[in-house]
Amino acid sequence: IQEPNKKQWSLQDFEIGKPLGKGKFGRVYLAREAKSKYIVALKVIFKEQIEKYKIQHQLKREMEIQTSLRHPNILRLYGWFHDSERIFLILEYAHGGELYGELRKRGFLSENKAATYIMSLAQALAYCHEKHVIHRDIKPENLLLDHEGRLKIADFGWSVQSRSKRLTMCGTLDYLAPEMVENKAHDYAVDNWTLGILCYEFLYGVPPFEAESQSDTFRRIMKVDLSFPSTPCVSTEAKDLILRLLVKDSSKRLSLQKITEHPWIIKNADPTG
Ligand SMILES: O=C(O)Cn1ncc2ncnc(NCCc3cnc(NC(=O)Nc4cccc(Cl)c4)s3)c21
Repeated sequence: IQEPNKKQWSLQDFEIGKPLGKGKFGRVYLAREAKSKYIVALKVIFKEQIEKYKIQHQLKREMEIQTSLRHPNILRLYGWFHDSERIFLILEYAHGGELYGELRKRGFLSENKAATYIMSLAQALAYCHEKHVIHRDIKPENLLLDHEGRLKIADFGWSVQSRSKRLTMCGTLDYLAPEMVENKAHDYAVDNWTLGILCYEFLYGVPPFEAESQSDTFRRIMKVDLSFPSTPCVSTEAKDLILRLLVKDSSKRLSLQKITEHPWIIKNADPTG
């Protein structure tokens, strides 16, 4: 059933622009709503792909979760519609594209940018956790930038809406916390671990446990085999924050609140995010 004021969108309501990228299960296009001229990103997902991989429930959950989330650092999902063979997600357009692109282009980020992104992520994740949502797939590809360079977490395709311990595996290995790699029940603290991984990757240009093979990465994560290269030169405070997040015992990781109060964040992050 449709809520009374819910507009039923269709492809005819949009003028399709350039392709923005091809994500999983489909492509994303720049689009404009014909009447309001409002610019959006339109993600096209093929139904036969969703059926083939049996992820209808995941997509449904994403839509439920995303429509209830409102935060400056979370990419909006305005709505969706479908035709005979495709599902369309009407998304906020992130003009700056993937943060990944900026990281690859520059090699590594300044402490000011890294701290600003980590602060924005901590605030967005604290908001998600208040709503009992664990994203579980925070990685540079899922982080977008708006026209002001503000970070937007996207793609809640892997998120879960519950306090219950989750056992399903998801995401690439580099960003998985030990308890996820061990396929043990995990909770909110997985996102805190991932912030430590991202903070390291923003400052050094590579994730901390990168290795030739998946099994080597697995081993390095389980051992928390962490070392800091001598270049680029990174402040002691930044290393302190990383060391307080990449802790195997999930209960001992720095809380999201404490991250926003860490000296390195206070000193280096732009307050406007
Ligand atoms: O297009 C790019 O590569 C980058 N780009 N550049 C600018 C830009 N502005 C907005 N969005 C972009 N990309 C889409 C980001 C997403 C948000 N939410 C998603 N959700 C999803 O894919 N869910 C989903 C799909 C298939 C199956 C299942 Cl289970 C879940 S994808 C943008």
